[in-house]
Amino acid sequence: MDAASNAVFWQEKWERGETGFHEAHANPLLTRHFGALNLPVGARIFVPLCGMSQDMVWLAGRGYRVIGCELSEIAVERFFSDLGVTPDVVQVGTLRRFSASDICIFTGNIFDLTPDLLGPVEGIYDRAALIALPEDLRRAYVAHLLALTGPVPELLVTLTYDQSCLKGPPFSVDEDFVRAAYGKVYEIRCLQMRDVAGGLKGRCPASESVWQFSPVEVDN
Ligand SMILES: C[S@@+](CC[C@H](N)C(=O)[O-])C[C@H]1O[C@@H](n2cnc3c(N)ncnc32)[C@H](O)[C@@H]1O
Repeated sequence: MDAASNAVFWQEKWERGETGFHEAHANPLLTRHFGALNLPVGARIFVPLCGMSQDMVWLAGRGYRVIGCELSEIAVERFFSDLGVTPDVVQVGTLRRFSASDICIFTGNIFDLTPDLLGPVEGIYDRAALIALPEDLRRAYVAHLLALTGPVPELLVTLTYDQSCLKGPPFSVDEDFVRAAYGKVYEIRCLQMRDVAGGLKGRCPASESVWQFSPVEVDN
């Protein structure tokens, strides 16, 4: 699947309301492990491919400034409407920036987001972003993410299962991929692995892993 087909795929998912990945409450792996990143209150946290995730509300509630990026305007409008706030909306290049309180979401394709638009961030939280993308786009996403933020502390949630059992998304992303994609710039630690109760979509056994990325110290 190329970038254009991926964008159409996700836009149609939101139009049809096929959002089974959305969770009503903050993800327990986030709430249990985000503290491991040791980021100070007020730090700017990037949440790529954020959907209308309640994880952003949880992060903002802990005093972080949240910057999301999401393709679907339906998702972003619903996110702010559920919060009961009216965001300021500004056109920035091909993207639109929705912001209210300590949450700002760029609406549009993440590949159109630039380091200047995003600004400096001190941390990344990726749940169901890396695993939302097919392998070729996933590699491009990792390169783009690193170009956007540089190596900053990250919490990543992945899913592993037998890819022949289901077509995806979500795609299976294993430890080898994570280490090959990020291992040059990060020390990588698996904080927790757990079985997905009832299997993925009730059809095949799957496990979820939470990874802590710490920037590799560079000696001068
Ligand atoms: C599986 S959902 C996960 C959403 C959110 N992280 C969560 O935990 O609920 C993946 C999201 O990525 C968005 N997406 C896919 N490709 C994108 C792209 N190229 N740029 C921005 N968002 C994208 C989709 O619209 C969808 O909302």
